[in-house]
Amino acid sequence: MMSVRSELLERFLDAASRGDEQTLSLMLSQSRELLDRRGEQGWSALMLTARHGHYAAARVLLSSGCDTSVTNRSGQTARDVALFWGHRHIVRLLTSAPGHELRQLLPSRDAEEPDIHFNREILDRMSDKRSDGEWLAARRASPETVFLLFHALSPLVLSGAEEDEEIKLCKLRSAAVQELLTDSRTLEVFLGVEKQQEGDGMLAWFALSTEEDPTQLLKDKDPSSFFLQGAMPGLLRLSADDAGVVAQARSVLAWHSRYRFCPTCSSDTKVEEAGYKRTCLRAGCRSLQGVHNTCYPRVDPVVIMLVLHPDGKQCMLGRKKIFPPGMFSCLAGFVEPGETLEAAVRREVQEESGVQVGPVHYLSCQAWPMPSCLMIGCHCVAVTTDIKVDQNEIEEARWFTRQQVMDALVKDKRAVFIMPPKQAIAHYLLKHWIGCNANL
Ligand SMILES: NC(=O)c1ccc[n+]([C@@H]2O[C@H](COP(=O)([O-])OP(=O)(O)OC[C@H]3O[C@@H](n4cnc5c(N)ncnc54)[C@H](O)[C@@H]3O)[C@@H](O)[C@H]2O)c1
Ligand SMILES: [Mg+2]
Ligand SMILES: [Mg+2]
Ligand SMILES: [Mg+2]
Ligand SMILES: [Zn+2]
Repeated sequence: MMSVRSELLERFLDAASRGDEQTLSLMLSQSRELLDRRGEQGWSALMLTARHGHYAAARVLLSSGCDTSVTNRSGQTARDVALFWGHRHIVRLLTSAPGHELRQLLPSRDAEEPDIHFNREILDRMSDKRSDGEWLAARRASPETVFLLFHALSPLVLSGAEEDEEIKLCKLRSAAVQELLTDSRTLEVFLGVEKQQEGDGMLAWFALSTEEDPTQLLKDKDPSSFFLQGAMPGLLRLSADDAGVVAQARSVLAWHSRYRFCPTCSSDTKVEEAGYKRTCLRAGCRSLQGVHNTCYPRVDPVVIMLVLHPDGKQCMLGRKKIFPPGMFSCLAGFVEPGETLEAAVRREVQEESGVQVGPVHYLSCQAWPMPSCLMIGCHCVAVTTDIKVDQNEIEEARWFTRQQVMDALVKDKRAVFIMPPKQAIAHYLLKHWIGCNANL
């Protein structure tokens, strides 16, 4: 038996083959995700209109923002199909299709991966060593090894930084943390070894955390050290090197604090693989058979997108109630199960602003350890422009001109809004669209 979903798709594709534009429009208004989906034969609706030369039906699909670059199993686009079957009017339509033009509004990617806050990796994670007890014990005992302390997911840092200065992590050595290391309440995560090293030794880093204040078990506590209060804005003030390490450690520790018991059967668990696995202690638990993702730290994918106006001169930004006054940023949302990144971008923009999105283009991503998001940064082009915000998630959303974004970037006195902080990928998406150089 066919599922309701694939039956719906087959009906949609059938309407495309017959050139039935009314049915296409009606079905799209109910379920937009049919637009670019391919049927069992690997053909999308647009390809079928191209195959049979249905001009009006092809236009209905294009005006809904359909993706003209989708290919069938032979690698042909709808335009290729139209060319092959000699439907010249469809070839012309597809060559000048809005999808084609809209796509050109999308800025291309930088040749190099951008060095966004939290993304820098100064450690080689050496995941193969996580189950090597002897090797780990030797690293733990080495006097040079670096230990970072966490309490309630906040790192121990050194005071003294002025308002606009970088905050530094407090890096403890083996001798200082002996008591913590032997205390059974201490949670330990092996983070990796330094990539850039002088000499031939291996400089390992660990994160340690306890429920009670772990500094009580420190030998010679540095009186000027303290635990950072709250994630924001403190974590944004760390140096780029430290921020990358904290992104890793904080996400893993947050997972431990939220997944203490087995998610499958609620029994107790034990920590394994140097902090990268929790194994259920109940013999016979289903999670012990095969590989279960419930046993490993999780990452939540979130799409974050700068929506470009089809005129190419404006972009849409929104603000949540919790934002500082005047700040507007890119829309964002969690990817849902069984969803592609493109579909998540289209759905979230539609939900939050009522705007329909056509082409989507991935630019780059950012680790966002609050507690363990992976921000997937995209540009996309709107095919409708009327904004109707979902008051639950967004307080306001507006189109801003390039000039307005430029004024906000350089904090000009004419600026009509405040940019998201430069450490956020939202800032990078905006800056990349403007095409600014790195000095701004
Ligand atoms: N780095 C940046 O520039 C930047 C910018 C914006 C947002 N963010 C991050 O992205 C995250 C997601 O954005 P959003 O809040 O707009 O998402 P969203 O639009 O999907 O709305 C959030 C709601 O989704 C639901 N939800 C679905 N799956 C969830 C999950 N796995 N975890 C938590 N809630 C889930 C909850 O009801 C939640 O209230 C934010 O929490 C924020 O930390 C980062
Ligand atoms: Mg949302
Ligand atoms: Mg959102
Ligand atoms: Mg959502
Ligand atoms: Zn279990």
